[in-house]
Amino acid sequence: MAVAEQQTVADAVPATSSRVPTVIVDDVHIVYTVYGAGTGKGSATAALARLMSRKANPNIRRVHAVKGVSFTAYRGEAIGIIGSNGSGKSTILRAIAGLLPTESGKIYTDGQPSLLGVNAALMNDLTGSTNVLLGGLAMGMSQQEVDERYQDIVDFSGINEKGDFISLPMRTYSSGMAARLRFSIAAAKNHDVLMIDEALATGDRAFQRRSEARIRELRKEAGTVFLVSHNNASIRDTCDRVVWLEKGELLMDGPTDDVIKAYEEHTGK
Ligand SMILES: Nc1ncnc2c1ncn2[C@@H]1O[C@H](COP(=O)(O)OP(=O)(O)OP(=O)(O)O)[C@@H](O)[C@H]1O
Repeated sequence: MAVAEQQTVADAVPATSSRVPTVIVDDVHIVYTVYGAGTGKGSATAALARLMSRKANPNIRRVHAVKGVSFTAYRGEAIGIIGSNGSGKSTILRAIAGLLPTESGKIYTDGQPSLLGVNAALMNDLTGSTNVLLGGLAMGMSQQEVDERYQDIVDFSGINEKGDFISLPMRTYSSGMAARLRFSIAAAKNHDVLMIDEALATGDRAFQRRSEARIRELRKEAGTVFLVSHNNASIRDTCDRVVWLEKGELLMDGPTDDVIKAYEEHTGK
């Protein structure tokens, strides 16, 4: 696997263009290498013999998750990424965030894209309050900025609507509450490129509405937002453009209504 190719947009585009590109994905292939993919049976001697042999190891499998995908995202766009399970949506976002290397092809980004996933790293044993502070600092906010926005973050998350939960350890939160707090922390900052992976699916309808409104604000503040979701209504409400991936390939890239319509015809919904 090649070393991650993370370059700035300025490397790829002359500064004279009128629309400002924030992410360029150029013919990207991503391959996962899975170790221990075999049956796990056999003696230690047999395992050693396999290690010493020059033959391809049957316990190592390669999963070609993204196959030659290209697109350019511009400032002010909110782009939905759709596709059936396992089509490569999360993989391409992780690569844009610089968390996964490309096998071939290049990704150019403007600044450091922030990936907000359902699994974004907060510390389960620490309280919600401490996680707000740590999450804010991890995103590059100063302690003063976090203090100033603390109440807004907690209010936005709705964590305290049913009692003082923010002072309890995160392990006591339901998965929906934890996802809401993660989204609220990430959305408190203005990002050049914010990528949201399924965060909206976990909140209740009132929280989804607040999140959709915040995504629209983030776009106005000149950033680019990517939203991975299986919820076509959320994508319709927030995105003006949609990229449709299927089996790792880009099937369609265009205005939201056109792509969602084709997708719904394809999935029979
Ligand atoms: N860590 C990993 N190791 C090996 N293969 C992986 C890994 N993560 C994902 N894959 C494989 O890569 C392919 C794309 O997975 P990915 O998670 O990007 O899909 P997705 O479109 O986000 O799916 P979903 O809608 O179910 O979240 C799948 O075939 C999956 O099995």
